[in-house]
Amino acid sequence: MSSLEEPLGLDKLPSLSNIDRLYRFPSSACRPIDEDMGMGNCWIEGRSCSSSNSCNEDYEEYEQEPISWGRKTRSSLKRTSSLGRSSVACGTVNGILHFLPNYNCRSYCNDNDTGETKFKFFKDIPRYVKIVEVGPRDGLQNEKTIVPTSVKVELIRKLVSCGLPVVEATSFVSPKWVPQLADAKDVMDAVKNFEGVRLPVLTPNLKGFEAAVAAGAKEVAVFASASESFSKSNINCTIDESLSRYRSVTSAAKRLSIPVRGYVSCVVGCPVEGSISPTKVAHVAKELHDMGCFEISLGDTIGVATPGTVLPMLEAVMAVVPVEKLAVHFHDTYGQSLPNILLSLQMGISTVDSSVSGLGGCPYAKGASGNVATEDVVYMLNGLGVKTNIDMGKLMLAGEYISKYLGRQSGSKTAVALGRVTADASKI
Ligand SMILES: CC(C)(COP(=O)([O-])OP(=O)([O-])OC[C@H]1O[C@@H](n2cnc3c(N)ncnc32)[C@H](O)[C@@H]1OP(=O)([O-])[O-])[C@@H](O)C(=O)NCCC(=O)NCCSC(=O)C[C@@](C)(O)CC(=O)[O-]
Repeated sequence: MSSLEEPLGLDKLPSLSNIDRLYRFPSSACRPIDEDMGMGNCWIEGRSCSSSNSCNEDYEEYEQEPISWGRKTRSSLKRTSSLGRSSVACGTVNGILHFLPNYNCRSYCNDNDTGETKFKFFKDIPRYVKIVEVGPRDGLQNEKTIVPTSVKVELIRKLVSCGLPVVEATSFVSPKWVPQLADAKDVMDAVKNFEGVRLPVLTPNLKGFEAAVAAGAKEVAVFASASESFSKSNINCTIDESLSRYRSVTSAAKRLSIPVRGYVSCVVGCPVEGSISPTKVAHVAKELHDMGCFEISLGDTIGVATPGTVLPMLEAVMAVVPVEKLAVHFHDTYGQSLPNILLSLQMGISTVDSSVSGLGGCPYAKGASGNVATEDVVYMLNGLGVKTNIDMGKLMLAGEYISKYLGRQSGSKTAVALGRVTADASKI
């Protein structure tokens, strides 16, 4: 029986003192301190989280008494210094508070509780991760039935309200190639004055760039590929031709002080060519960086990457582009996105693309599933004590909104699980 299926006994809940309704927040990474440790005697201590899902810098130190790695072993932790509560509110879902235990972001794993082992696994993980939400663009571009402009605009509004710093709004591409985004101008018109958020749009050439700027876009993205075949099928030109087009775009953007993001697709595999060499990825990433792209997003377009293939690819790219300029963009075809993201964080990357409810797929990459779900990424980052400043409750509402509209269940495991928790809790 999973922790979600267990009855919500009050003995399992954190202090009820001044809270009307709350739910236990199941997590394999974050467990109440007197529960069984699903990860053996390894646990993660995170910064305490505020109600907006952000985390403060109050650390709690725990000392571990010797215990074995057995799943059923009851952990025996002594708090050595307490700066906070035993449980902390971590955002709302459907207006109801959810709680996470007050762990620290440091990894305290294994046998000896020394400084050396403390930071063994998570020491290089950034304290803050910028999430680039690509749902309204990458997420919707593959939908067969045209989504009304008003729904797209409302989705963007809801995503902005979550605290997402960047929401990719639409694409100024040929409507013959991607009919779903033919309303790019109208979407941009409606969202261009949203405050406190960056709303980049995709531009495949100068024509798209000019149309985007005329519609009020203040940031754009160009998209190249590390695979010749994919470049041909996606943008109808070779890699070199695309880079030359993008030089025109970046020059024009420079004159208008418009930041340009660069994508590299097929960084591990291509639907036609199979595996792609890290050298090719590094070459395209460097070209985009050299022409002035402020950030390079590395896209596993068909979702075939595993940590084993992400590692050499990132090593090759990091040798030619500074790591702080890199982002990762995983599709979840084989369910490998979260381990791939975790590895990328461990390698120093602090920008992650994702799509609410796991929407998405590229029209020119048949069989590829949606992007990793934003809810799942935020859940993992919360568990690691990494700041995102994203309100999980509002994010859930945005996901629910678009999933309901599309008439399908969310592609986010977190959203489904939290939805079930809410339903179960109504029985208390
Ligand atoms: C690049 C083109 C335009 C070349 O398309 P083309 O047919 O080779 O271009 P063309 O120059 O011959 O123009 C054909 C027609 O399109 C028009 N046109 C030309 N440019 C534009 C424009 N910007 N906006 C609107 N219309 C445009 C142009 O005016 C002309 O119109 P016509 O005279 O026939 O009436 C086309 O192939 C295209 O739009 N491709 C976009 C495909 C796309 O959006 N794919 C999904 C992107 S997702 C992705 O790449 C991966 C990513 C980023 O998500 C990361 C990852 O997961 O890896």
